[in-house]
Order: sequence, then structure tokens, then C-alpha cells
Amino acid sequence: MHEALVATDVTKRYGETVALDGVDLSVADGEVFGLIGPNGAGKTTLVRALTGTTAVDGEVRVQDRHPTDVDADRVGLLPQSFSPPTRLTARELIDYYGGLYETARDTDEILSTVGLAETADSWYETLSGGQQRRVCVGIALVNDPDVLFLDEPTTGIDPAGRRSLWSVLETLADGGTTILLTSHSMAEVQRLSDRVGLLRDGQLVAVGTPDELIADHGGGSRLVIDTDASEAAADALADAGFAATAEPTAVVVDNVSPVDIGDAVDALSAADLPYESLTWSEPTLEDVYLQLTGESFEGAGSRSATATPAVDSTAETDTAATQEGRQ
Ligand SMILES: Nc1ncnc2c1ncn2[C@@H]1O[C@H](COP(=O)(O)OP(=O)(O)OP(=O)(O)O)[C@@H](O)[C@H]1O
Repeated sequence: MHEALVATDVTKRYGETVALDGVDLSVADGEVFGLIGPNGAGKTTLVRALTGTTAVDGEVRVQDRHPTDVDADRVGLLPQSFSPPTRLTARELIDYYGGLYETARDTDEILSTVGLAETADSWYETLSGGQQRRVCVGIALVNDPDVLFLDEPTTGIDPAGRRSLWSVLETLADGGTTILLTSHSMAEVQRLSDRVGLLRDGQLVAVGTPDELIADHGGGSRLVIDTDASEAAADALADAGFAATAEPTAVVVDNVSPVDIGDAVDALSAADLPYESLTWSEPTLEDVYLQLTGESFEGAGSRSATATPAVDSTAETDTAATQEGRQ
């Protein structure tokens, strides 16, 4: 298996700040690697190291070369902050950046791919934030790169646009493009990535497939029962053998399989305890993130004992099943 990206003992200091602290990472040809971590963890710095836009200690290789020696035609980069000329239209911008390469994808095809066919002739400065981000994604794709770096590509893009860009990225991945993706959207990273790395304080503290990370760090499945009688309900469930914890307006029952839900409901019925609704969910990458970063959040029914506002609140709840309870 050939490695498209390799970082060996990469360290980056900004004065007293250690942005990267001995990072070792390799990404195989055609792999989609998701990089997650809190604000300031070092994600952008690692992208900058791998794209040769910042000097680091240690070794960095992109397709067996130092990043600054790689054929620019083969690499695409969407930086976290990117401001193209604002008095050009979306079409002119894609044309302009395409002209910087020996060969470029068709402008109309790119515009359509990123969902801008109808606003192609609007000035960049008159587009919404999300539409501007779509232009920037289009620019990153214009040279049909073999290796694509995307630093928070879908920030500011609405949910439908985000999903359509995920499809674009999945198509690129299916075609063999190597993608390094950073994002605060755990749903995005879980859906797109073959493997995920979590950076914390400049160190890569966990690497694995989403399933591996969830199995190792995500905790068990969970049933959340919304009820004002949470103390009594927790007692009734505990008596029935469940690991139940009372929160102010809910009971959280850990490690419940779907077939046990009926027994939990029966235990509440037997104690004549009403509930509003119940929600069962499996752990997700968000739980892994919360577990490994240890960030805290106050809230009834949160999947983890910890949570963080850094995590995208649009995270998918595909695995959640909600059922109205009796009154
Ligand atoms: N040019 C710079 N000068 C000084 N410090 C910097 C510079 N760039 C980054 N840093 C610091 O390096 C650390 C890592 O920053 P980096 O931008 O890589 O984090 P990040 O994980 O991408 O964060 P975010 O999720 O907020 O984008 C932070 O402490 C940041 O303040």
C-alpha cells in the first residue's frame, strides 16, 4: 500500500505555543482521512505543514516528495480562510483559477457540482457566506487533484448544500482521490472518512476507522426517557436491573439493546410512572470526540457525560429512534 501523505515526528512551535508536538501520520493513496480536535488543537497547522505553507521540524512527504516539490497540478487545497478577489463572478473565479493549471475541469461542470449553476454570474461579494464557501470548494477541485486538502470545507453551508457536497467528495473518493479533511462536524467526518485522527494539544491521541474509534471510546447504546418523575423512574428502572441515572427532566439508561426497550417500558408501567418520550441511540463519533477531549456540557439526555459547543449541532441522528410515550 503506497502512502500519499506521511508526517514523521512533526513539531511546530509559535514562540511559546506548541501547535504540533511530535505528530506521526500516514495516509494511503485513495484514503479519506478525517482530522478532528478542539479549536487550537493543531489541525490547520498540520494541513499547512503537509501543503508546505509553513515550515516544521520533522519530516513531511506528499507523494514521496517534500510538499514544496510536489507538482502543484496534482494537489488541491481549500484553506480554512480563503478570500478570492471579490469583484469577480463565481464563473470568472473558477475560470481564473483553472487557468493557473495545465489542465482544468470544465467551469460549468464545477459550478454545477458545487451547486452554483444558477448564481454563476453573481459577483463573489454579493454571494451569501455559504455560496462563497461553495466557490472556494469549486476552486479547490478545478485542477482535478490526486490529493485534496480540505480545511473545514462545509463551514457556513446549509444542510442540503452540505449533503450535496458530501456526495461530491464521496464521488471523488470513489475515483481514487486522496482526501485530508478537517471538520468540526462529526457527522461529516464519520460519514466521509475511512480513518479518523483526533488531535489534542498538538498530539495525535487516537487514530482508527470510525467504527474502531466508536467501539474503543464511544461507550454503549443509550436510552433517554423524558419524564418529570425522573428520580422515581430511575429507581424503578434500577430495580428492574437497568443502569439508570436521573437527570432533571429525563432518565438516562446506559447499555440498552433495542430488545430491552420493552422491558424498560414495562418497568415504568408497573410503577405507574408517566413519560413524555423515549429516544434510543447508538454511540457516534461525537461521543468519541467528547470522551477523548473531555470537554464538558450541562444538559439532560446528552449522549455523553461530556459535550462541547465545538461539535456541529447539525450532527445526524440517523441512529436515533424516538417513540412517543404514554401520558
Ligand atoms: N501564525 C500563528 N502564529 C502564532 N500562533 C499560531 C499561528 N497559527 C496557529 N497558531 C497557534 O497554534 C495552535 C494551533 O492552531 P491551529 O490553527 O492549527 O488549530 P486548529 O486545530 O486548526 O483550530 P481551529 O479548530 O480553531 O481551526 C493554536 O494555539 C494557535 O493559536
